[in-house]
Amino acid sequence: MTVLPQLDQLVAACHWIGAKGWAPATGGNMSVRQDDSYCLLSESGKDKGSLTRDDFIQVEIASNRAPSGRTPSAETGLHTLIYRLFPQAGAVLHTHTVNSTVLSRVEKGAALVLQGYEMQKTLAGQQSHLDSVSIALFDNDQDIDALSQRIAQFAQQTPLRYGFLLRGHGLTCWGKDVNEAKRHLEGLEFLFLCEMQRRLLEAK
Ligand SMILES: CSCCC(=O)C(=O)COP(=O)(O)O
Ligand SMILES: [Zn+2]
Repeated sequence: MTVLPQLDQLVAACHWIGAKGWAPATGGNMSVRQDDSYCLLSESGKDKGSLTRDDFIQVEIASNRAPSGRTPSAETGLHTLIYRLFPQAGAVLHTHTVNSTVLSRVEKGAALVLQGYEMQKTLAGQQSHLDSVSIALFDNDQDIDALSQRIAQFAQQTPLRYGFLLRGHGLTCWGKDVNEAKRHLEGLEFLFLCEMQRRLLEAK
C-alpha cells in the first residue's frame, strides 16, 4: 500500500470518534479516497475506536470489490456511492450516536432541517444562522445495494450535502479530506444535540 498521510489522519479520527463514544461496540465505518478508482475502508466487525492502518482495506469504487479478498464494511456500498457521486469527496465517516439515532426516528419527514444555529457555519459554504440546512433522511435498510440505489435516485433530484441520516441507525457524512469530514461530523452532532434539546423543551 502506498504511504498515504490521509490514512494516518483517518486512523486518528477513528480514535477520536471512539473516545467520544460515537461508534459503540462495532458500530460505524470510515474510509478515505486513495485515488479516482480506489478507497481504503475499515474492515467489517472491528471496534472502530482502536483501528490501525492495517485495518483499512482497499476497495474498488466502481465495483465494491476488495482485491485482497478481505471483508470491508457491510456498508461499503454507501461509501463508494459517495465517492462516485462526489468526485471531490476525500473521506467518509459513519457513526452511531444516540442523538442521530433518536432524532432520525423522531423526525418523520424526508429531511432534518436545521435553522437558527450559529454552528451551521461549521458546514462548508454555510455563512449564516438564518439559512436552512437540510440533512436528508432515509429509512434504514439491511439491503445496502437497495439503500444505495434509493439514495442515488434521491441525489438525482435533490442536492445531497455534508451527509445523510439513516433512520434509527446513524449519520454518514463526508468532506474534501479527513479534516473537513471530521469538522462536518462534529458540527452536525452538535446541531443534532441542540435540536434534540430544543424539541424536548419546546414540547413541554
Ligand atoms: C453492530 S453495528 C451494525 C452494522 C453497522 O451499522 C455498522 O456501522 C458497522 O458495520 P461494519 O461492517 O462496518 O463493521
Ligand atoms: Zn452503521
